[in-house]
Amino acid sequence: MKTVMFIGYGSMARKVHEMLPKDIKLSTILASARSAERLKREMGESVTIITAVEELIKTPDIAIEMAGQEALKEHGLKVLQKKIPLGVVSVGAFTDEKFAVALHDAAKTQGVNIHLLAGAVAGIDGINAASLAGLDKVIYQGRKNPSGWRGSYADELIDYDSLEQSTIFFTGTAREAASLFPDNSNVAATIALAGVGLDETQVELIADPALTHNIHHIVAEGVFGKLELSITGLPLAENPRTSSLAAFSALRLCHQVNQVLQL
Ligand SMILES: NC(=O)C1=CN([C@@H]2O[C@H](COP(=O)(O)OP(=O)(O)OC[C@H]3O[C@@H](n4cnc5c(N)ncnc54)[C@H](OP(=O)(O)O)[C@@H]3O)[C@@H](O)[C@H]2O)C=CC1
Ligand SMILES: O=C([O-])CC(=O)C(=O)O
Repeated sequence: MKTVMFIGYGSMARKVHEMLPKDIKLSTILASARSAERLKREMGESVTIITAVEELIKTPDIAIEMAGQEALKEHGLKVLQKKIPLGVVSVGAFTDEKFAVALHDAAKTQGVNIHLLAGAVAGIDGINAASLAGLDKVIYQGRKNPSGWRGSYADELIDYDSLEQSTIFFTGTAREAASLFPDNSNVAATIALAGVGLDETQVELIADPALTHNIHHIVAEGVFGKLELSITGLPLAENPRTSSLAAFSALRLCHQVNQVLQL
């Protein structure tokens, strides 16, 4: 039986756990210190709860970060140094160049891969293939109900009480978006890393009170032609910021651990 360690056990990780394939076991949760005791009571003997990589006794086959950019910075390097392949959803942490280089170098030295998950969007494969021939521009638009932006830097940019129609509250680069909105715009960084980079990818963030879904719209143009893709993603019931597809992309990595045929 192959084993997985989750870094973080919030809305996304709980959904992935619920849907894990039968041949993969959640062996360990690397939790925050504030949640560790509660999770120990909830999980009993079935899952080991730790708060630092150094506490690991049995090495899992893979680790998947679903805990946020700061948590990835706290634990990512140590996971790789234990030769554990690492799946990442908080891709916006790669806006920190020093961290990105350190993570990359640790993975290379240890001979393990970092899997940057597509998360809430699709088309990352096509954008990445197209970038090899040359991309002229990539634009990402993230559109959510105000509840999907609340609690973020958007609170300083949006007057939620008077918001009656779709409003663009941020225009900038993917680097700016993914670092200013660390819990809401990781996909901007993922699209950027696949395509024209963090400083060339244009981003627009929009709050729309009429929306019940998170809409991700990507336009990419280059030597290959043009890609235009829109996803109307249902947010997780427990967290309106997070699209359910993001959880399913982590679930996909769990399936891939035992798959010979890699799509
Ligand atoms: N690429 C993509 O498409 C997407 C990426 N994301 C990323 O995924 C992250 C998780 O999303 P979601 O599950 O919805 O968020 P939640 O807030 O529901 O869950 C986050 C979990 O991580 C835990 N955590 C926080 N800090 C640490 C730490 N230092 N070490 C270990 N665990 C920690 C939290 O614990 P506690 O409750 O104790 O704080 C909580 O259990 C987001 O923060 C975002 O960065 C999200 C959506 C889409
Ligand atoms: O789940 C989403 O809609 C996107 C998201 O929060 C992120 O990229 O961090």
